[in-house]
Amino acid sequence: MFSLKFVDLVRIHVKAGHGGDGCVSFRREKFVPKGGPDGGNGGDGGSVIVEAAQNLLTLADYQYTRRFAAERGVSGSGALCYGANGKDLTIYVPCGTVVYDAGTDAPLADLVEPGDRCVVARGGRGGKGNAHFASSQRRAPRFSEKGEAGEERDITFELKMIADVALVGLPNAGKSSLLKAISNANPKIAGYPFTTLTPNLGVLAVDDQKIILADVPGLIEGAHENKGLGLYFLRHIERTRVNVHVLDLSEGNFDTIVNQWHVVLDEFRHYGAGLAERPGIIALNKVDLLSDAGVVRQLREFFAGKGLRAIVTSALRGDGIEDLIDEIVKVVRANPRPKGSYRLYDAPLDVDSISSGKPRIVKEDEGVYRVVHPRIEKAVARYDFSQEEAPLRLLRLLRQFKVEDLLEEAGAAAGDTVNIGETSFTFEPERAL
Ligand SMILES: Nc1nc2c(ncn2[C@@H]2O[C@H](COP(=O)(O)OP(=O)(O)OP(=O)(O)O)[C@@H](O)[C@H]2O)c(=O)[nH]1
Ligand SMILES: [Mg+2]
Repeated sequence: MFSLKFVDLVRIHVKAGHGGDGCVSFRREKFVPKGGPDGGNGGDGGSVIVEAAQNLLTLADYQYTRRFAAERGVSGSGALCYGANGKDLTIYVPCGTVVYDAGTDAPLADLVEPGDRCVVARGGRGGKGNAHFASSQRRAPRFSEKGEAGEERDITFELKMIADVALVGLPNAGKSSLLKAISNANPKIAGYPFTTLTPNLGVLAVDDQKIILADVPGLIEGAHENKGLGLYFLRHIERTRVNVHVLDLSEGNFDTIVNQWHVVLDEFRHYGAGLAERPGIIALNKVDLLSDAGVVRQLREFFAGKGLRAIVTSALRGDGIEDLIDEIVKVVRANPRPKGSYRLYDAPLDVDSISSGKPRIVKEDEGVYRVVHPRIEKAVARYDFSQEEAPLRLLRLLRQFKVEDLLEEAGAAAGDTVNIGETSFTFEPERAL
């Protein structure tokens, strides 16, 4: 029995693991009074990855658990022991999930096929131990790097249903009733319009193939302008392969019945995304309420003229249900899902694009530039520049935000003054670490 509540939009928080700190340590051995530096590097933090999985159909799990964090990297230790990398954390979502950065609404990935994945937060790099900083001039460095923070952000999942077949039509036509008749779904059915407010999913198992069907809320004129929440449902059927147009025969008259189809098709045309051109099947439903066999014949001929097969059904009595199933299977098989519909957007995954935006460079005077960015300003205010490691940390921070590049773009040259908050520096591009 398949009956699913359709959850299609959730927002979660992801946090990658912090990098492990580098270690400050010196060799201690018997008879070696002053050993060299041997502090190992910290491990990298784990990343958070989102992956599409075949067996999931909704985002319901993420209504309850909303925070996800990957493991930290382990800190380095003495005797050149490297810290272990933190484990990546994989979050599984249904095929058809589009991942967005919740802050900017930029799409990060469109996960269509099982196994499609994208990194949504990269783990922080582990810090180097003091052994790394030893050189002929600096034999006993007493500093090490701290591990970098892991990326962190809010992301949104939007499930654009990848049902194979959508049952579409005006309100009250019998879409949910037909879904129930052909698929074992158990949606709410009632004799008033807009009974269905979120799509219901059903599975039709034929041999070893599973066809996923969805009914959608009734469409009305102006749906493409969001009348009756139309945009909300139309976006769900963007990716179906076949649309079953459910028409209500109880209206009795050829013109009004054909008009039901025109209304839906017009909305599809306005909406775009190829909906109007998608293969269709016509279900002439509620035949038990129609006594005029002539209208049915006329309708069949009309649709045949459009290259569409019309099947006469009664969801209530069961007429035509087997025929409808056969036709659906036939058309679905003739229209395999196009390969390569999967897209991974060029996700801006730099730290600066994630939480705090790009630093702004302001030219204050000839040869004087200011870097404006809350996080950099705060960090600089905290640094103690009498400490040996402060310039290194500054440089790393600036690199992380690509400040050197931005300064050069703004016209700064070596020797110019760079102000950050209350502190001034001399611009020395490409200074080696
Ligand atoms: N007589 C008869 N009534 C039907 C048939 N199919 C559906 N109905 C009735 O029509 C009404 C609407 O059926 P639904 O399946 O809820 O229609 P829907 O298209 O899903 O409606 P919305 O979700 O509101 O858009 C209900 O009262 C059903 O019992 C049929 O073949 N014959
Ligand atoms: Mg319904």
